Amino acid sequence: MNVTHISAECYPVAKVGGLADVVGALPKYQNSASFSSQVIMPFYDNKFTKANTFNTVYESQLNLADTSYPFKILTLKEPLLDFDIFFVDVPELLFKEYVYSNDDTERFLAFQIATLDWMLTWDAYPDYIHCHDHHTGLIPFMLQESFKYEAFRKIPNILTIHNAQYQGWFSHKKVNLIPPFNFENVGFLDWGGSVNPLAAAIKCAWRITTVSPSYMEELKLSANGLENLLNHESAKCSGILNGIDWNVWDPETDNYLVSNYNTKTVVSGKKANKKHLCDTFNLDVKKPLFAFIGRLVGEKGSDLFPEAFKDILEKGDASILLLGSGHDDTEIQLEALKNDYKGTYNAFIGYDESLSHVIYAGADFLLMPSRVEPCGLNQMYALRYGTIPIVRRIGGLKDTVIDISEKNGFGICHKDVTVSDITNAIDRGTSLYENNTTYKKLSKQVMGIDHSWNASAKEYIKLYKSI
Ligand SMILES: Nc1ncnc2c1ncn2[C@@H]1O[C@H](COP(=O)(O)OP(=O)(O)O[C@H]2O[C@H](CO)[C@@H](O)[C@H](O)[C@H]2O)[C@@H](O)[C@H]1O
Repeated sequence: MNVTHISAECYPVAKVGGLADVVGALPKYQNSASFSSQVIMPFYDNKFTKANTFNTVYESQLNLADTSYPFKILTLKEPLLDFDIFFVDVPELLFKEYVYSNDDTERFLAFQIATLDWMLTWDAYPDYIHCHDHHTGLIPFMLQESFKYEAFRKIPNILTIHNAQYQGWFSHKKVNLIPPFNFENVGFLDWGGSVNPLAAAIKCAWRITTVSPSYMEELKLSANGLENLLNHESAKCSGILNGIDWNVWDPETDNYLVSNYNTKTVVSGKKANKKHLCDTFNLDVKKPLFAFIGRLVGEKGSDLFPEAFKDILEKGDASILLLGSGHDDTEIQLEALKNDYKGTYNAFIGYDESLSHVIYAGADFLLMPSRVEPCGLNQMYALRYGTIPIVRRIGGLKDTVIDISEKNGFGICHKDVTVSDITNAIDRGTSLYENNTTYKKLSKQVMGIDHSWNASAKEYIKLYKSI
């Protein structure tokens, strides 16, 4: 049996956030569970494509309404990954330095059409098609309604929602970009007066999954306008918790770290990495180090950081380090704090994959005060590196972190997203850190929690087979 994953991101080829991590790991684990899994993604003009060479496996033209675009399907000359990966190269639309921009309707429609056009030429079609997020959300609709793709009608397809905030809306004026379909069924595309690719997928896909069970339940109450639809379609919806790639995220082999460590050497290993991190960012190594890694957007609660950090830093008993980029306002405020709290606060505004690894290893605590968190991978990376997560009880965070006050607890949880919730949680972290023996014991304990994809990859296979 085999599955074809279709996605805008895949690590290590192109990563904006957690979607890439999932699509870069799940196929690997599915392959090792005796299932054959491959990925189709766009060909971007980025570091990965510059560093590698590719073979052309197919060439043709696709149509967006009356405009024709040449495209190629490429594959890696030297197989680098633990799964087959194919790239859709539409030079005019997709081959850019960025993944997302403001002409995504045309870009991702071209990606989806080229993918399906190419698949029509295969000798054997996939057993399952697995789409990820709204960028591939029109595929379930096209499989069901477009005349051209009638041959695919019986292939079970699944859409995983990694983040329902983004839905890919566009005007009905552009509906003719979609290959001809039975216009009586145009309603499948619509939600609230626009074409909504995520809504279309929720209506047409054979199964819908979210990246944690709690997020599925939360979406039925609040899903940026799609809650009624999700309630209506709930019979085919379920939540499967993400995993992490234990080979990429392994403190024992991680090349980015100055000192590798395992559960036996966690105390000395973390100490060496913390020292390196504190030296690099001019932070007081004796104080507990609280870190944040992620997009600086409302969903992550990062707009509250400037005020919360000031409150904490004024007390002088903790250090804070932040890695992220996003809203201009937040970036400016977080950058400005650097001048006021030299020696206990620093921030790297930008994206840096290697630094993220060093922070997971060197920090004592990882902050995730998310307003919305479909799953969250950072808390699982933190656990793997012996770093205690401080999370808001929401979505996947609720499903993966137990508060230290509860049975078998190992993390710090807070109920709401307010400045005082964040500062109280950090204060609890500071107290925990002062109790050196308990902190060290927890740090060792959390490294043993298995959040690898082993279990969840099998759950997806079980779901495919149940269709
Ligand atoms: N500035 C920076 N520099 C370096 N690395 C950075 C970075 N900012 C973020 N990252 C990395 O990007 C990934 C973020 O993953 P998350 O799952 O936490 O969030 P995201 O919101 O992108 O994903 C969405 O999809 C995933 C996958 O399903 C869900 O887990 C999540 O809840 C949902 O919001 C991590 O690997 C993190 O280390």
